[in-house]
Amino acid sequence: MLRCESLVLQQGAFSLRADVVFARGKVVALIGPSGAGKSTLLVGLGGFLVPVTGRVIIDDVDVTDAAPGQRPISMLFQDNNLFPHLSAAQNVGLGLRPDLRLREEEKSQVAAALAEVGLAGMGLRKPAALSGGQQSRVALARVLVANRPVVLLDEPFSALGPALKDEMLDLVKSKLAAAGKTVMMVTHDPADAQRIADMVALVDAGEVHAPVATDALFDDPPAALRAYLG
Ligand SMILES: Nc1ncnc2c1ncn2[C@@H]1O[C@H](COP(=O)(O)OP(=O)(O)OP(=O)(O)O)[C@@H](O)[C@H]1O
Repeated sequence: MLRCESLVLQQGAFSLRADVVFARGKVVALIGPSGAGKSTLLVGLGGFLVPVTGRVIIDDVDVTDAAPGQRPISMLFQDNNLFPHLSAAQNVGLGLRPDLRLREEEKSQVAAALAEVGLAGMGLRKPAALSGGQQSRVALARVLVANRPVVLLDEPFSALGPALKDEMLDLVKSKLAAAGKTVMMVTHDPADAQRIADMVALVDAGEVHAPVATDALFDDPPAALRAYLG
C-alpha cells in the first residue's frame, strides 16, 4: 500500500495536495488536464522533490526522508533513460548493480529479463541499434530486474505508435501487475487506463482525488472527469 498523508508538493508557484491511499498490487492510472500535477506527484513519490508537508508511507514504512535510490520504487519515463554507450544487457544490468560488476547469476537474470520482454539474443546491441519499441522494452527489462514493489510510469510509451503502445501496456500488466507490483501510470489517453488499470485517480487543479475502480469511473464519470474527457 502506498499512502500520501496530507502531502503537499511544490514546484515554483504550483502546489499539489494529496491525501490518498493506493492499494498494493494494483495498477492505478493518473489522469487529468495538462499542468494538473500528475508528474509532480510521481517526482515527489520518487523522492526527487522534498515535500512542503506530509508523509509518504509505503507498506508501513515512512519513506518521506529517504533518498530516491533508497525507496522501494522504480521509475520509467518517456525517454527511457538508456545510456547510449552501454549495451542493452548493460542498461538492464544497471537495475541490479550500478557498478555493473554482475555475478554469473545476475547476468542470467538480465538475459531472462530481456527474454521476458521479447529481446532474447539482443543483449549486445546498443540503444541506437534498437527501434523505439525495443528501447522501451530494454527500459522495462531494467525495471523487472530491479524488482521493486512500486513502479511509477510517466507516459513511458506515448512516443510509440498505437499497436506498439498497447503491446507495452500489456507487458506492464502481464509482467509487473501479475507479479504483484503497485503500478502508478500517468497517461493522457483514457483508453490506456481502460486497457490495464484497476483504478483511476483523477488529478485536477493541484489535487489528487481518491482512486476509483476504472469501470465505475468511466461508466459514471464525476463532473471533473467529464470536463477533462470533453
Ligand atoms: N521545475 C519546475 N519549476 C516550476 N514549476 C514547475 C516545474 N515543474 C513543473 N512546474 C509546474 O507545475 C505544474 C504541474 O506540472 P506537472 O508537470 O506536474 O503537470 P502534469 O499534470 O504532469 O502536466 P502534463 O500532463 O502536461 O505533463 C505546472 O503548472 C508546471 O508549470
